[in-house]
Amino acid sequence: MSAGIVNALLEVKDLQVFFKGIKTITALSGISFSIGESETLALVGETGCGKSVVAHAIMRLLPSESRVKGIVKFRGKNLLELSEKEMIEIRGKEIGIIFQNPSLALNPVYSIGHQLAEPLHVHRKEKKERALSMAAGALKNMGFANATEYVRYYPSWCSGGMNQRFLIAASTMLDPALLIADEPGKGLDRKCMSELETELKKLKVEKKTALLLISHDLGFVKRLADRVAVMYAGEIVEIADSSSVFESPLHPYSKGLLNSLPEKGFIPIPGFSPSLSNPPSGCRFHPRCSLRKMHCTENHPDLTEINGRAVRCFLYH
Ligand SMILES: Nc1ncnc2c1ncn2[C@@H]1O[C@H](COP(=O)(O)OP(=O)(O)OP(=O)(O)O)[C@@H](O)[C@H]1O
Repeated sequence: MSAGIVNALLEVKDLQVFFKGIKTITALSGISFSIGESETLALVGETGCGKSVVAHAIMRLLPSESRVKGIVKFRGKNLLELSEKEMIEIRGKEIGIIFQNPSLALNPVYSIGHQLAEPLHVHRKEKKERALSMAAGALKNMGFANATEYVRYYPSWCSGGMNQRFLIAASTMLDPALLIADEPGKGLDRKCMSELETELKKLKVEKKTALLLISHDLGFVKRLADRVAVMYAGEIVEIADSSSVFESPLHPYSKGLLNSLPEKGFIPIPGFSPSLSNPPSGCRFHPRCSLRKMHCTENHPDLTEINGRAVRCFLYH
């Protein structure tokens, strides 16, 4: 089954997120997927489709004006039912997160070494000096030749690429079983992207870290992901092995997304993503779909299993 796997490390079932305001925004309308140990699942889709909300909902980092429904099971525990104290234990220790912007995620007033050593000191009760030397060791493992120097650096002394790698080191100091990386390559140049890719691959092979990868860079996703979930307007419209999605996408939206790749000629999908406070009736993609039938304008398709993958489109029902 593509949407779910046996013995999943993380199992997300029917996740719904609403933001209250003048109009209620239904950011997620029933997202389900699972991730196995050392597996990389990528979430892809146009801006505003809800990828970051998935990451924040899993980590329970959404603002208080949001309402979350569904199940987020990690190692058998529903994270949505845990106390904040239990969640603090899970964050960083068992699930690491890399946010979009390293300069905001790293604290400018603490040295890199301090920020890497802190989780070891707090969660593993390591003495400060030992935690610092372990931090230097982690940087050395990441290929920083003069790691003992870097632990004394402050984020503002370093490039965006270096800070992003420090952030990965910080979020993996406690060897989390799952890493959530939300646009980890945003703003990085090609060299830094390639270093980031190497780092994430190393974590998978050497530490068996599972990865929930959120990225607009489909080339990056293709090289890293085992499975890919394509999101549109708060829903998963297709989920399958990476090679199936990239080589034979089924959903018209997945096809459109891949056609916007440079090697496919940058063909944009016509129209715009719908508002999540008032999505179209029927299939949410129908106003932009060249294959739509009358049926698609009135009925909402389910995510249907087909040959070991799942797709939300009447063409395959
Ligand atoms: N705190 C919030 N209050 C109200 N609406 C929100 C909030 N956070 C997110 N949203 C809405 O939820 C929807 C999904 O946002 P999200 O950031 O998850 O999109 P995304 O797919 O990650 O986009 P991008 O690729 O640009 O990061 C958007 O319509 C956004 O406006």
